[in-house]
Amino acid sequence: MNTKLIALNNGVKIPAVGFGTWPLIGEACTNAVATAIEKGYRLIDTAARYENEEAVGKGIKQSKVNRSELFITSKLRGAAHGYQSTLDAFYQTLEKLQLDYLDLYLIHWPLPQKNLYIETWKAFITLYNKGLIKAIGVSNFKIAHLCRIIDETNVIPAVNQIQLSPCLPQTETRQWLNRYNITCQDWSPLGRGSGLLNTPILLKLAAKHGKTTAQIVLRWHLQLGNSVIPKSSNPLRMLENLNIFDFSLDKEDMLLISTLDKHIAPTQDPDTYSEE
Ligand SMILES: NC(=O)C1=CN([C@@H]2O[C@H](COP(=O)(O)OP(=O)(O)OC[C@H]3O[C@@H](n4cnc5c(N)ncnc54)[C@H](OP(=O)(O)O)[C@@H]3O)[C@@H](O)[C@H]2O)C=CC1
Ligand SMILES: O=C1CO[C@H](CO)[C@@H](O)[C@@H]1O
Repeated sequence: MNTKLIALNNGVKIPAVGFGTWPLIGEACTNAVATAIEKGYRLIDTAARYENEEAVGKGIKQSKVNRSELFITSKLRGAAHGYQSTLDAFYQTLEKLQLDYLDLYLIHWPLPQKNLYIETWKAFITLYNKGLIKAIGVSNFKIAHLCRIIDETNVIPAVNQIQLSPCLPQTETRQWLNRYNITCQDWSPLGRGSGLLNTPILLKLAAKHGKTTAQIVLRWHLQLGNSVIPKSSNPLRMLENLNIFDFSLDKEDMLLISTLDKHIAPTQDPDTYSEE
């Protein structure tokens, strides 16, 4: 069902739809991850900051699916920015997840006030060159932050994971990422349970395609060329969110959805947000 893969700029393939694990913790997280893999998810998104890497690791083991078939992403927390501290944090992440490599490792937030994201990125490059990470990327990076790491290290991130939904389509950033062949991966793709899914335009499109509004929204993300990581604790909704490969939105549908743009800024401003 979840057949689509997107080629990253280093050739590594990432599933277009993945499973988000925030704010799941403990046994509920382990069970959700095992269930998601059983339902067909192959990409699991976690982060050191979520305090659930151990639980995610247990869910992966519980699933019995081969490691080579899975795509595991984690993220470096703010408190670990810096060259050596990044290396240390990465090995802790591997240990917690009970893995010997990651498919994707992201700098969770740029934290420009710390001014350490270049050093941090250099540590990412070291780990990548050692073969411990298949692809390296960033999250919540603005164009200016991306320009700096590219100028100073000459290494282009494979992914930028950012808040993106029809209300917040991030058009300028998205177009810039496309130019650099950086895959845009969308967090809170469903608007995190906000009123988005009850919007009349989406209800109309859902009726037209015989799909749910969540499926319409996720399909919109895919047709932008992006990867998505919806979270659900509900096995039926897990399946629903994967079941988006048997229909497509036409030009008019896409145009209608573009009218949902609220011209708002992301919930947290990456220039000032300081999540440790
Ligand atoms: N890099 C970053 O800084 C960030 C990354 N993330 C990542 O992105 C993932 C997804 O983002 P998140 O903020 O959770 O937001 P989502 O847009 O994925 O929304 C999740 C919410 O939507 C509900 N939901 C899921 N599927 C459906 C459906 N088909 N119909 C109706 N409701 C649905 C869920 O409820 P229920 O569980 O009951 O189904 C939950 O309340 C996170 O889990 C995390 O991995 C998130 C925030 C920041
Ligand atoms: O990944 C994350 C999960 O959601 C949190 C609340 O929006 C974010 O702050 C965090 O970056």
